[in-house]
Amino acid sequence: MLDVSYNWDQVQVPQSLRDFEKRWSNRNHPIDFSGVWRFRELLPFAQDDQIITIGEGQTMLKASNPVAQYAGLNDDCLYLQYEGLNPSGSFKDNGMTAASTHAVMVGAKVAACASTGNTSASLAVYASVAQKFKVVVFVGSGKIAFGKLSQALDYGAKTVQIQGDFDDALARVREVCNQEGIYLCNSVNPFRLEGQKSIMFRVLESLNWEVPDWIVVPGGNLGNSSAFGKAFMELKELGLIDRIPRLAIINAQGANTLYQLYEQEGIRWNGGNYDRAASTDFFTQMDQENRRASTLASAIEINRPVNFSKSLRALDVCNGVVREVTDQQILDAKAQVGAGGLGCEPASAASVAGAKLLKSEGVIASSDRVVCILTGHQLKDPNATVAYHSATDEHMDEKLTSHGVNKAPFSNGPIVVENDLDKIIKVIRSF
Ligand SMILES: Cc1ncc(COP(=O)(O)O)c(C=O)c1O
Ligand SMILES: N[C@@H](CCOP(=O)(O)O)C(=O)O
Repeated sequence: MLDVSYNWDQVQVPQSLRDFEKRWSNRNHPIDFSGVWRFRELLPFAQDDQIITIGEGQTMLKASNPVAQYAGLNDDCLYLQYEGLNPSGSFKDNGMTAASTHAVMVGAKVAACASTGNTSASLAVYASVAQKFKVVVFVGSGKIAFGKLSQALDYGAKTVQIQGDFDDALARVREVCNQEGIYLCNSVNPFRLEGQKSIMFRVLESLNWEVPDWIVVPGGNLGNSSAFGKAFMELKELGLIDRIPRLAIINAQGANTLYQLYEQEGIRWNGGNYDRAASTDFFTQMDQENRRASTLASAIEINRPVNFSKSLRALDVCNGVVREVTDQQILDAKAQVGAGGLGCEPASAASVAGAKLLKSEGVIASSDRVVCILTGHQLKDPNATVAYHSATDEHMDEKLTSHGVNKAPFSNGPIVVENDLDKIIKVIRSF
Protein backbone atom coordinates (compact mmCIF):
# COMPACT_ATOMS: atom_id res chain seq x y z
CA MET A 1 0.00 0.00 0.00
CA LEU A 2 1.39 3.35 -1.00
CA ASP A 3 1.02 6.55 0.96
CA VAL A 4 1.34 10.12 -0.27
CA SER A 5 3.92 11.98 1.79
CA TYR A 6 4.86 15.62 1.46
CA ASN A 7 7.88 17.70 2.13
CA TRP A 8 5.98 20.11 4.34
CA ASP A 9 8.91 22.54 4.44
CA GLN A 10 8.11 23.36 0.85
CA VAL A 11 4.38 23.85 1.36
CA GLN A 12 2.96 27.17 2.49
CA VAL A 13 0.55 25.78 5.04
CA PRO A 14 -1.59 28.48 6.69
CA GLN A 15 -0.56 29.23 10.26
CA SER A 16 -4.03 28.64 11.61
CA LEU A 17 -6.81 26.32 10.53
CA ARG A 18 -9.14 29.31 10.64
CA ASP A 19 -7.51 30.65 7.48
CA PHE A 20 -9.14 27.86 5.45
CA GLU A 21 -12.58 28.81 6.61
CA LYS A 22 -12.43 32.24 5.00
CA ARG A 23 -12.43 30.65 1.57
CA TRP A 24 -15.74 28.97 2.08
CA SER A 25 -17.94 31.89 1.15
CA ASN A 26 -16.12 32.35 -2.15
CA ARG A 27 -18.83 30.67 -4.21
CA ASN A 28 -17.60 32.01 -7.54
CA HIS A 29 -14.27 30.26 -7.10
CA PRO A 30 -14.95 26.53 -7.61
CA ILE A 31 -11.79 25.42 -5.84
CA ASP A 32 -12.40 27.56 -2.78
CA PHE A 33 -16.02 26.42 -2.83
CA SER A 34 -15.06 22.73 -2.70
CA GLY A 35 -15.12 21.28 0.80
CA VAL A 36 -12.05 19.27 -0.20
CA TRP A 37 -9.89 21.78 -2.05
CA ARG A 38 -10.37 24.76 0.19
CA PHE A 39 -7.93 22.78 2.35
CA ARG A 40 -5.62 22.30 -0.65
CA GLU A 41 -2.38 23.06 1.24
CA LEU A 42 -3.12 19.93 3.31
CA LEU A 43 -3.27 17.75 0.17
CA PRO A 44 -0.83 19.64 -2.01
CA PHE A 45 -0.30 17.32 -4.95
CA ALA A 46 -2.15 19.22 -7.70
CA GLN A 47 -2.03 22.71 -9.19
CA ASP A 48 -5.26 24.69 -9.04
CA ASP A 49 -5.84 24.44 -12.79
CA GLN A 50 -5.59 20.64 -12.65
CA ILE A 51 -8.35 20.15 -10.12
CA ILE A 52 -11.58 18.43 -11.14
CA THR A 53 -14.31 19.49 -8.79
CA ILE A 54 -18.09 19.54 -8.67
CA GLY A 55 -18.59 21.24 -5.33
CA GLU A 56 -18.03 18.09 -3.27
CA GLY A 57 -17.74 18.33 0.48
CA GLN A 58 -20.55 20.87 0.96
CA THR A 59 -21.64 18.69 3.84
CA MET A 60 -22.67 19.47 7.37
CA LEU A 61 -22.11 18.53 10.97
CA LYS A 62 -25.33 18.52 12.93
CA ALA A 63 -25.88 17.93 16.63
CA SER A 64 -28.75 15.49 17.03
CA ASN A 65 -30.36 15.19 20.43
CA PRO A 66 -32.84 12.47 19.43
CA VAL A 67 -29.92 10.32 18.24
CA ALA A 68 -27.86 11.29 21.32
CA GLN A 69 -30.69 10.05 23.54
CA TYR A 70 -30.89 6.82 21.54
CA ALA A 71 -27.17 6.26 22.02
CA GLY A 72 -27.35 7.15 25.73
CA LEU A 73 -25.39 10.40 25.41
CA ASN A 74 -26.16 13.79 26.91
CA ASP A 75 -27.85 16.46 24.85
CA ASP A 76 -25.48 18.34 22.53
CA CYS A 77 -22.94 15.51 22.73
CA LEU A 78 -23.69 13.53 19.57
CA TYR A 79 -22.99 15.03 16.15
CA LEU A 80 -23.75 13.56 12.75
CA GLN A 81 -21.36 14.38 9.90
CA TYR A 82 -23.74 14.10 6.95
CA GLU A 83 -21.71 13.02 3.93
CA GLY A 84 -24.91 12.05 2.09
CA LEU A 85 -25.01 15.68 0.93
CA ASN A 86 -22.20 15.08 -1.57
CA PRO A 87 -22.99 15.30 -5.31
CA SER A 88 -23.28 11.53 -5.76
CA GLY A 89 -24.76 11.05 -2.30
CA SER A 90 -21.83 9.53 -0.42
CA PHE A 91 -18.47 10.37 1.17
CA LYS A 92 -16.67 8.85 -1.81
CA ASP A 93 -16.79 12.17 -3.68
CA ASN A 94 -14.24 13.60 -1.24
CA GLY A 95 -11.82 10.99 -2.49
CA MET A 96 -12.90 10.80 -6.09
CA THR A 97 -12.28 14.47 -6.79
CA ALA A 98 -8.67 13.80 -5.75
CA ALA A 99 -8.31 10.46 -7.59
CA SER A 100 -9.83 11.78 -10.81
CA THR A 101 -7.64 14.89 -10.61
CA HIS A 102 -4.60 12.63 -10.34
CA ALA A 103 -5.89 10.34 -13.11
CA VAL A 104 -6.00 13.30 -15.49
CA MET A 105 -2.60 14.55 -14.26
CA VAL A 106 -1.02 11.25 -15.27
CA GLY A 107 -2.91 11.08 -18.56
CA ALA A 108 -5.13 8.09 -17.76
CA LYS A 109 -7.47 7.16 -20.58
CA VAL A 110 -9.44 4.54 -18.65
CA ALA A 111 -10.20 4.33 -14.95
CA ALA A 112 -11.78 1.42 -13.10
CA CYS A 113 -13.05 0.29 -9.73
CA ALA A 114 -14.76 -2.59 -8.03
CA SER A 115 -17.75 -1.47 -6.08
CA THR A 116 -20.64 -2.16 -3.78
CA GLY A 117 -22.13 0.89 -5.48
CA ASN A 118 -20.94 4.16 -4.00
CA THR A 119 -17.41 4.14 -5.37
CA SER A 120 -18.76 3.38 -8.85
CA ALA A 121 -21.41 6.11 -8.68
CA SER A 122 -18.78 8.60 -7.61
CA LEU A 123 -16.15 7.61 -10.16
CA ALA A 124 -18.77 7.63 -12.91
CA VAL A 125 -19.90 11.17 -12.13
CA TYR A 126 -16.34 12.56 -11.98
CA ALA A 127 -15.47 10.90 -15.29
CA SER A 128 -18.53 12.37 -16.92
CA VAL A 129 -17.54 15.81 -15.64
CA ALA A 130 -13.86 15.51 -16.59
CA GLN A 131 -14.56 14.03 -20.05
CA LYS A 132 -10.94 12.86 -20.16
CA PHE A 133 -11.17 9.17 -19.35
CA LYS A 134 -13.63 6.31 -19.67
CA VAL A 135 -14.80 4.23 -16.74
CA VAL A 136 -15.21 0.50 -16.17
CA VAL A 137 -16.95 -0.64 -13.03
CA PHE A 138 -16.83 -4.19 -11.61
CA VAL A 139 -19.73 -5.31 -9.45
CA GLY A 140 -20.63 -8.63 -7.86
CA SER A 141 -23.95 -9.90 -9.11
CA GLY A 142 -26.79 -9.22 -6.67
CA LYS A 143 -24.41 -7.27 -4.43
CA ILE A 144 -25.29 -3.69 -5.30
CA ALA A 145 -28.32 -1.62 -4.29
CA PHE A 146 -30.27 -0.33 -7.30
CA GLY A 147 -30.09 3.32 -6.25
CA LYS A 148 -26.32 3.08 -6.66
CA LEU A 149 -26.26 0.92 -9.79
CA SER A 150 -28.62 3.35 -11.50
CA GLN A 151 -26.13 6.18 -10.95
CA ALA A 152 -23.23 4.42 -12.68
CA LEU A 153 -25.47 3.48 -15.60
CA ASP A 154 -26.81 6.98 -16.07
CA TYR A 155 -23.39 8.65 -15.80
CA GLY A 156 -22.22 6.46 -18.65
CA ALA A 157 -19.82 4.03 -16.96
CA LYS A 158 -19.43 0.58 -18.49
CA THR A 159 -20.54 -1.89 -15.86
CA VAL A 160 -19.12 -5.41 -15.72
CA GLN A 161 -21.12 -7.71 -13.51
CA ILE A 162 -19.25 -10.79 -12.36
CA GLN A 163 -20.14 -13.76 -10.22
CA GLY A 164 -18.93 -13.26 -6.70
CA ASP A 165 -18.88 -10.52 -4.11
CA PHE A 166 -16.98 -7.26 -3.65
CA ASP A 167 -13.81 -9.02 -2.51
CA ASP A 168 -13.80 -11.08 -5.73
CA ALA A 169 -14.52 -8.01 -7.85
CA LEU A 170 -11.71 -6.02 -6.25
CA ALA A 171 -9.19 -8.83 -6.70
CA ARG A 172 -10.20 -9.10 -10.35
CA VAL A 173 -10.16 -5.40 -11.11
CA ARG A 174 -6.67 -5.08 -9.62
CA GLU A 175 -5.48 -7.82 -11.96
CA VAL A 176 -7.19 -6.22 -14.95
CA CYS A 177 -5.77 -2.78 -14.14
CA ASN A 178 -2.25 -4.16 -13.83
CA GLN A 179 -2.49 -6.00 -17.09
CA GLU A 180 -4.18 -3.26 -19.10
CA GLY A 181 -2.54 -0.19 -17.57
CA ILE A 182 -5.89 1.09 -16.30
CA TYR A 183 -6.03 3.69 -13.53
CA LEU A 184 -7.52 2.13 -10.38
CA CYS A 185 -9.81 4.28 -8.25
CA ASN A 186 -10.57 2.09 -5.28
CA SER A 187 -9.16 3.08 -1.92
CA VAL A 188 -5.86 1.35 -2.69
CA ASN A 189 -5.28 4.60 -4.56
CA PRO A 190 -3.41 6.84 -2.09
CA PHE A 191 -4.48 10.06 -3.84
CA ARG A 192 -8.10 9.17 -3.23
CA LEU A 193 -7.44 8.92 0.49
CA GLU A 194 -5.85 12.37 0.44
CA GLY A 195 -9.27 13.77 -0.50
CA GLN A 196 -11.00 11.81 2.22
CA LYS A 197 -8.85 13.49 4.88
CA SER A 198 -10.94 16.61 4.29
CA ILE A 199 -13.95 15.03 6.05
CA MET A 200 -12.00 15.46 9.29
CA PHE A 201 -10.93 19.00 8.38
CA ARG A 202 -14.59 19.93 7.98
CA VAL A 203 -15.60 18.22 11.23
CA LEU A 204 -13.01 20.30 13.07
CA GLU A 205 -14.05 23.44 11.21
CA SER A 206 -17.70 22.88 12.19
CA LEU A 207 -16.67 22.43 15.81
CA ASN A 208 -14.91 25.77 15.70
CA TRP A 209 -11.59 23.91 15.55
CA GLU A 210 -12.17 22.15 18.85
CA VAL A 211 -11.15 18.50 18.72
CA PRO A 212 -14.03 16.16 19.68
CA ASP A 213 -13.52 13.18 21.98
CA TRP A 214 -14.54 10.53 19.48
CA ILE A 215 -14.88 9.95 15.76
CA VAL A 216 -17.04 6.90 15.02
CA VAL A 217 -16.97 5.54 11.48
CA PRO A 218 -18.24 2.43 9.72
CA GLY A 219 -15.46 0.14 8.52
CA GLY A 220 -15.58 -1.63 5.15
CA ASN A 221 -12.52 -1.44 2.94
CA LEU A 222 -11.11 0.88 5.66
CA GLY A 223 -10.14 3.75 3.39
CA ASN A 224 -12.01 6.35 5.41
CA SER A 225 -10.62 5.39 8.79
CA SER A 226 -7.12 5.22 7.29
CA ALA A 227 -7.52 8.68 5.78
CA PHE A 228 -8.81 10.08 9.08
CA GLY A 229 -5.80 8.71 10.94
CA LYS A 230 -3.45 10.29 8.40
CA ALA A 231 -5.31 13.61 8.63
CA PHE A 232 -4.88 13.78 12.40
CA MET A 233 -1.29 12.59 12.26
CA GLU A 234 -0.42 15.37 9.80
CA LEU A 235 -2.41 18.10 11.57
CA LYS A 236 -0.60 17.27 14.80
CA GLU A 237 2.79 17.19 13.06
CA LEU A 238 2.05 20.58 11.53
CA GLY A 239 1.12 21.97 14.94
CA LEU A 240 -2.41 22.79 13.77
CA ILE A 241 -4.10 20.75 16.52
CA ASP A 242 -2.88 19.98 20.01
CA ARG A 243 -4.61 16.68 20.58
CA ILE A 244 -6.07 13.82 18.56
CA PRO A 245 -9.58 12.40 19.02
CA ARG A 246 -10.13 8.70 19.63
CA LEU A 247 -11.31 6.67 16.67
CA ALA A 248 -13.90 3.90 16.76
CA ILE A 249 -14.21 1.76 13.65
CA ILE A 250 -17.44 -0.20 13.45
CA ASN A 251 -17.70 -3.42 11.45
CA ALA A 252 -20.91 -5.23 10.61
CA GLN A 253 -20.87 -8.54 12.46
CA GLY A 254 -21.09 -10.43 9.16
CA ALA A 255 -18.04 -8.62 7.78
CA ASN A 256 -15.86 -8.24 10.84
CA THR A 257 -12.29 -8.94 9.74
CA LEU A 258 -10.82 -5.86 11.43
CA TYR A 259 -12.72 -6.58 14.63
CA GLN A 260 -11.34 -10.11 14.70
CA LEU A 261 -7.78 -9.15 13.90
CA TYR A 262 -7.58 -6.08 16.13
CA GLU A 263 -9.78 -6.92 19.10
CA GLN A 264 -9.63 -10.69 19.16
CA GLU A 265 -6.19 -11.51 17.73
CA GLY A 266 -4.72 -8.36 19.29
CA ILE A 267 -2.77 -7.32 16.18
CA ARG A 268 -1.35 -3.80 16.60
CA TRP A 269 0.49 -1.39 14.29
CA ASN A 270 3.65 -1.62 16.36
CA GLY A 271 5.55 1.08 14.46
CA GLY A 272 4.74 -0.65 11.16
CA ASN A 273 6.03 -4.03 12.32
CA TYR A 274 2.62 -5.54 12.94
CA ASP A 275 2.26 -9.30 13.01
CA ARG A 276 2.00 -9.94 9.28
CA ALA A 277 2.24 -13.70 9.68
CA ALA A 278 -0.84 -13.78 11.91
CA SER A 279 -2.89 -11.72 9.47
CA THR A 280 -1.69 -13.80 6.52
CA ASP A 281 -2.72 -16.98 8.36
CA PHE A 282 -6.11 -15.41 9.03
CA PHE A 283 -6.70 -14.64 5.36
CA THR A 284 -5.40 -18.03 4.24
CA GLN A 285 -7.84 -19.74 6.54
CA MET A 286 -10.58 -17.46 5.28
CA ASP A 287 -9.82 -18.61 1.74
CA GLN A 288 -9.66 -22.28 2.72
CA GLU A 289 -13.04 -22.06 4.38
CA ASN A 290 -14.39 -19.87 1.56
CA ARG A 291 -15.72 -17.49 4.22
CA ARG A 292 -17.86 -14.74 2.68
CA ALA A 293 -18.95 -11.44 4.11
CA SER A 294 -22.69 -11.21 4.70
CA THR A 295 -24.59 -8.17 5.93
CA LEU A 296 -27.63 -6.13 4.90
CA ALA A 297 -25.33 -3.12 5.05
CA SER A 298 -24.14 -3.98 1.54
CA ALA A 299 -21.67 -1.07 1.38
CA ILE A 300 -19.54 -2.70 4.08
CA GLU A 301 -20.00 -6.32 3.01
CA ILE A 302 -16.24 -6.73 2.74
CA ASN A 303 -14.08 -9.48 4.24
CA ARG A 304 -10.69 -8.53 2.85
CA PRO A 305 -10.25 -4.83 3.62
CA VAL A 306 -7.39 -3.58 1.45
CA ASN A 307 -6.51 -0.81 3.89
CA PHE A 308 -6.09 -3.20 6.81
CA SER A 309 -2.50 -2.12 7.53
CA LYS A 310 -3.25 1.60 7.15
CA SER A 311 -6.22 1.26 9.47
CA LEU A 312 -3.91 -0.25 12.10
CA ARG A 313 -1.80 2.88 11.81
CA ALA A 314 -4.92 5.05 12.21
CA LEU A 315 -5.99 3.09 15.28
CA ASP A 316 -2.52 3.58 16.70
CA VAL A 317 -2.48 7.34 15.99
CA CYS A 318 -5.96 7.78 17.46
CA ASN A 319 -5.83 5.31 20.37
CA GLY A 320 -8.67 3.56 18.62
CA VAL A 321 -11.09 0.73 19.23
CA VAL A 322 -12.96 -1.58 16.88
CA ARG A 323 -16.43 -3.01 17.45
CA GLU A 324 -18.88 -5.17 15.54
CA VAL A 325 -22.62 -4.56 15.42
CA THR A 326 -25.43 -6.79 14.19
CA ASP A 327 -27.70 -5.98 11.26
CA GLN A 328 -30.52 -5.61 13.78
CA GLN A 329 -28.53 -2.91 15.62
CA ILE A 330 -27.69 -1.23 12.31
CA LEU A 331 -31.26 -1.05 11.02
CA ASP A 332 -32.65 0.05 14.38
CA ALA A 333 -30.04 2.83 14.52
CA LYS A 334 -30.80 3.80 10.94
CA ALA A 335 -34.50 4.29 11.75
CA GLN A 336 -33.47 6.54 14.65
CA VAL A 337 -31.17 8.58 12.44
CA GLY A 338 -34.02 9.04 9.96
CA ALA A 339 -36.51 10.02 12.66
CA GLY A 340 -33.88 12.43 14.00
CA GLY A 341 -33.84 14.30 10.70
CA LEU A 342 -30.98 12.99 8.54
CA GLY A 343 -31.62 9.87 6.48
CA CYS A 344 -28.77 7.50 5.80
CA GLU A 345 -28.12 4.14 4.18
CA PRO A 346 -27.66 1.03 6.35
CA ALA A 347 -23.82 0.99 6.44
CA SER A 348 -23.74 4.59 7.69
CA ALA A 349 -25.91 3.77 10.68
CA ALA A 350 -23.26 1.32 11.90
CA SER A 351 -21.54 4.41 13.32
CA VAL A 352 -24.53 5.28 15.51
CA ALA A 353 -25.07 1.65 16.51
CA GLY A 354 -21.36 1.52 17.40
CA ALA A 355 -21.54 4.70 19.50
CA LYS A 356 -24.51 3.26 21.39
CA LEU A 357 -22.63 0.02 22.02
CA LEU A 358 -19.49 1.81 23.22
CA LYS A 359 -21.57 3.98 25.54
CA SER A 360 -23.26 0.87 26.98
CA GLU A 361 -19.80 -0.62 27.59
CA GLY A 362 -18.67 2.54 29.37
CA VAL A 363 -15.91 3.15 26.80
CA ILE A 364 -17.66 6.32 25.67
CA ALA A 365 -18.89 8.52 28.54
CA SER A 366 -22.30 10.20 28.32
CA SER A 367 -20.65 13.63 28.34
CA ASP A 368 -18.11 12.80 25.61
CA ARG A 369 -18.38 14.76 22.38
CA VAL A 370 -18.95 12.11 19.74
CA VAL A 371 -19.03 12.57 15.95
CA CYS A 372 -20.66 9.76 13.96
CA ILE A 373 -19.95 9.76 10.24
CA LEU A 374 -23.05 9.25 8.10
CA THR A 375 -21.32 8.00 4.99
CA GLY A 376 -24.16 7.72 2.49
CA HIS A 377 -27.60 9.13 1.71
CA GLN A 378 -30.83 7.43 2.67
CA LEU A 379 -31.99 7.14 -0.96
CA LYS A 380 -29.07 4.89 -1.89
CA ASP A 381 -30.75 1.71 -0.67
CA PRO A 382 -34.54 2.16 -0.38
CA ASN A 383 -35.19 -1.60 -0.34
CA ALA A 384 -33.59 -2.09 3.06
CA THR A 385 -35.53 0.87 4.48
CA VAL A 386 -38.90 -0.19 3.13
CA ALA A 387 -38.37 -3.81 4.24
CA TYR A 388 -37.60 -2.65 7.80
CA HIS A 389 -40.54 -0.29 8.02
CA SER A 390 -42.97 -2.74 6.46
CA ALA A 391 -42.05 -5.48 8.92
CA THR A 392 -44.61 -6.39 11.57
CA ASP A 393 -44.59 -8.84 14.47
CA GLU A 394 -46.58 -11.23 12.28
CA HIS A 395 -44.64 -10.65 9.11
CA MET A 396 -40.91 -10.09 8.74
CA ASP A 397 -39.21 -9.68 5.39
CA GLU A 398 -37.35 -12.86 4.44
CA LYS A 399 -34.15 -11.04 3.56
CA LEU A 400 -34.16 -9.34 6.95
CA THR A 401 -34.68 -12.57 8.89
CA SER A 402 -32.02 -14.38 6.91
CA HIS A 403 -29.63 -11.68 8.21
CA GLY A 404 -30.79 -12.09 11.81
CA VAL A 405 -33.14 -9.08 11.84
CA ASN A 406 -36.18 -10.42 13.65
CA LYS A 407 -37.94 -7.32 14.86
CA ALA A 408 -38.42 -3.76 13.76
CA PRO A 409 -39.10 -1.74 16.92
CA PHE A 410 -39.14 1.56 15.05
CA SER A 411 -41.21 0.27 12.14
CA ASN A 412 -43.24 3.01 10.51
CA GLY A 413 -44.80 1.23 7.55
CA PRO A 414 -47.64 2.46 5.39
CA ILE A 415 -51.08 2.08 6.96
CA VAL A 416 -53.44 0.44 4.52
CA VAL A 417 -56.81 2.13 4.65
CA GLU A 418 -59.86 2.12 2.41
CA ASN A 419 -60.21 5.23 0.24
CA ASP A 420 -63.06 6.52 2.39
CA LEU A 421 -63.00 9.94 4.02
CA ASP A 422 -64.43 8.86 7.39
CA LYS A 423 -62.10 5.90 7.68
CA ILE A 424 -59.09 8.01 6.74
CA ILE A 425 -60.02 10.72 9.25
CA LYS A 426 -60.40 8.06 11.94
CA VAL A 427 -56.93 6.75 11.20
CA ILE A 428 -55.45 10.25 11.19
CA ARG A 429 -57.02 11.12 14.54
CA SER A 430 -55.56 7.97 16.05
CA PHE A 431 -51.97 9.20 15.51
C1 LIG B 1 -21.96 4.17 2.57
C2 LIG B 1 -20.67 3.55 2.94
N1 LIG B 1 -20.33 3.54 4.23
C3 LIG B 1 -19.17 3.00 4.64
C4 LIG B 1 -18.31 2.42 3.75
C5 LIG B 1 -17.04 1.87 4.28
O1 LIG B 1 -16.01 2.78 4.11
P1 LIG B 1 -14.51 2.29 4.06
O2 LIG B 1 -14.43 1.32 2.92
O3 LIG B 1 -13.76 3.52 3.79
O4 LIG B 1 -14.22 1.63 5.34
C6 LIG B 1 -18.61 2.41 2.38
C7 LIG B 1 -17.75 1.82 1.35
O5 LIG B 1 -16.73 1.27 1.52
C8 LIG B 1 -19.82 3.00 1.98
O6 LIG B 1 -20.16 3.03 0.70
N1 LIG C 1 -18.44 0.69 -0.26
C1 LIG C 1 -17.47 0.72 -1.28
C2 LIG C 1 -16.56 -0.45 -1.32
C3 LIG C 1 -15.32 -0.09 -2.09
O1 LIG C 1 -14.47 0.58 -1.32
P1 LIG C 1 -13.31 1.54 -1.85
O2 LIG C 1 -13.35 2.61 -0.84
O3 LIG C 1 -12.10 0.71 -1.84
O4 LIG C 1 -13.60 2.04 -3.21
C4 LIG C 1 -18.16 1.02 -2.60
O5 LIG C 1 -18.98 1.90 -2.60
O6 LIG C 1 -17.91 0.40 -3.61
